[in-house]
Amino acid sequence: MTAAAPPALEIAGLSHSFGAVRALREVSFTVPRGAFVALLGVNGAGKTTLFSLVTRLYDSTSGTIRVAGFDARRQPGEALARLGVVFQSRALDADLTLTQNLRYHAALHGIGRREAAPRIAEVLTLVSLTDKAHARVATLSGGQQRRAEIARALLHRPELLLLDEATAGLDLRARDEVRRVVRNLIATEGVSALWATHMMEEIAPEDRVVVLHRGEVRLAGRAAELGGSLAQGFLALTEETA
Ligand SMILES: Nc1ncnc2c1ncn2[C@@H]1O[C@H](COP(=O)(O)OP(=O)(O)OP(=O)(O)O)[C@@H](O)[C@H]1O
Repeated sequence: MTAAAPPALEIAGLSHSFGAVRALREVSFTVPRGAFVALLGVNGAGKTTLFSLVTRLYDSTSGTIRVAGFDARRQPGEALARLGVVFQSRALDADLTLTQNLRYHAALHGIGRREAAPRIAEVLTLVSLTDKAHARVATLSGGQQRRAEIARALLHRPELLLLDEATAGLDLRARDEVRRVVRNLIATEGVSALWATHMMEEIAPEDRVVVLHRGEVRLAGRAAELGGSLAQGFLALTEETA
């Protein structure tokens, strides 16, 4: 019998400080394979810092991060190859077409020209943007641009998607489209997602939730099981910050 596959992401005892500011304190949680985990926190909770540690932009003060079983510090190449990242800042060039952008990013991942064309077609289908393949990114709507960023993040077939406030600044319909695309990827492609948000309404009952506040995990579990304590607890934390 083979051992069970490791989780998509395992964070244990993770701490990080910026000088005197303790941005994360002993944070531990897991993103199981094929799961959608919402990382819920008000501004300054530590979400972006956590993502920066997972992507190796910063090195943690203490603790461990494993992506699909690979230690982010000791095996960074293996760990990063399994990550797809959609940060708040845009990675696509607005003056180029979607296909030109995706070709460029495929090349950055070492995906050859012959392999790139069918993979670009595949990721565009996954985010429902096939009809925009040759449109300049600047001409796409906000929601389409966000889905285009997700397509870029999927090119190298990551096992885990990190999404930092992926729906920020979008209207309700565009937000729903982005969420639908990510939830669909989990259902059909077996991708896992860590979805950072400060919006309680982005969480579905079947989601797992990790509530981060002032650098600490305050509450974790399935939204349906946490029920009222999640809504009340998060409201109290929001008021504490205000
Ligand atoms: N480069 C930095 N230098 C100093 N302090 C920082 C730096 N980056 C973040 N911090 C501090 O660390 C804490 C966590 O910030 P972080 O940006 O990770 O939170 P966040 O949950 O992502 O919030 P937001 O949604 O506003 O981005 C905050 O107190 C913030 O002021």
